[in-house]
Amino acid sequence: MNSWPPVPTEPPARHPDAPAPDTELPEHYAYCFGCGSEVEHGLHLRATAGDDLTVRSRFLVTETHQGAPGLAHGGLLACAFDEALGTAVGHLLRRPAVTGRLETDFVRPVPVGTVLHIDAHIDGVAGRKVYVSAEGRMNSVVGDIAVRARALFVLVELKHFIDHGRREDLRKVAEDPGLLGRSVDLNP
Ligand SMILES: CCCCC/C=C\C/C=C\C/C=C\C/C=C\CCCC(=O)SCCNC(=O)CCNC(=O)[C@H](O)C(C)(C)COP(=O)(O)OP(=O)(O)OC[C@H]1O[C@@H](n2cnc3c(N)ncnc32)[C@H](O)[C@@H]1OP(=O)(O)O
Repeated sequence: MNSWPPVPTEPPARHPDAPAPDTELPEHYAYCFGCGSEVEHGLHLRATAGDDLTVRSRFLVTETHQGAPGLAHGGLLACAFDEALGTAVGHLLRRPAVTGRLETDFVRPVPVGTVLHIDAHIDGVAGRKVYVSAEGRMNSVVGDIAVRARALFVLVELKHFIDHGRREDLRKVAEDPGLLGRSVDLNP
């Protein structure tokens, strides 16, 4: 494995208004495939703030998440890690960010019916670049590791979403701001 983070970084600082450890975190967008309650066959990932720079997430692998008979699709598992890692950045740093790079190591097959417990950790910050990593364990926080992931998130302005988002979806959010979780400083 290459060294991680791959560039010199500063120690990240947990935002003073970050949710306290053990706080259950809200979905960040009702139509998010990773966490949104409005997506019938989404991952419905739930997350809890951990100590310091960590967030604990979990999701149930269902039959709509299969790649091979009875086994989770690797791309969906990568999606769960994207969500879990992004949740750590969004809630602990309270800044909007997008995934620039995501790498995954699939260590064990994950059967349908498994609850995957994903522990994410913010490892370092270099300017707008935030390096995060996570491991996913099967059926318990001390279960066998099934997947490991590392990612680079890039901090962006809210303008990023306004410039690139589809108009009709942005309009829906403007009409019903409750579709977005209150996890980021809108005017940092
Ligand atoms: C209506 C408002 C809505 C607001 C919602 C707000 C917040 C949400 C709330 C809470 C969050 C909670 C939970 C979130 C949970 C899940 C999140 C899922 C996240 C995603 O699923 S998100 C979708 C997939 N994601 C994309 O859709 C990104 C597409 N992409 C781009 O939009 C640009 O590509 C961008 C912005 C990444 C960079 O563009 P840019 O022009 O701003 O900056 P630039 O290119 O200079 O990169 C800056 C430095 O990052 C380095 N860098 C960049 N990319 C790299 C790579 N791949 N490998 C290595 N290094 C890389 C450069 O090398 C440079 O490094 P250096 O500074 O050292 O030169």
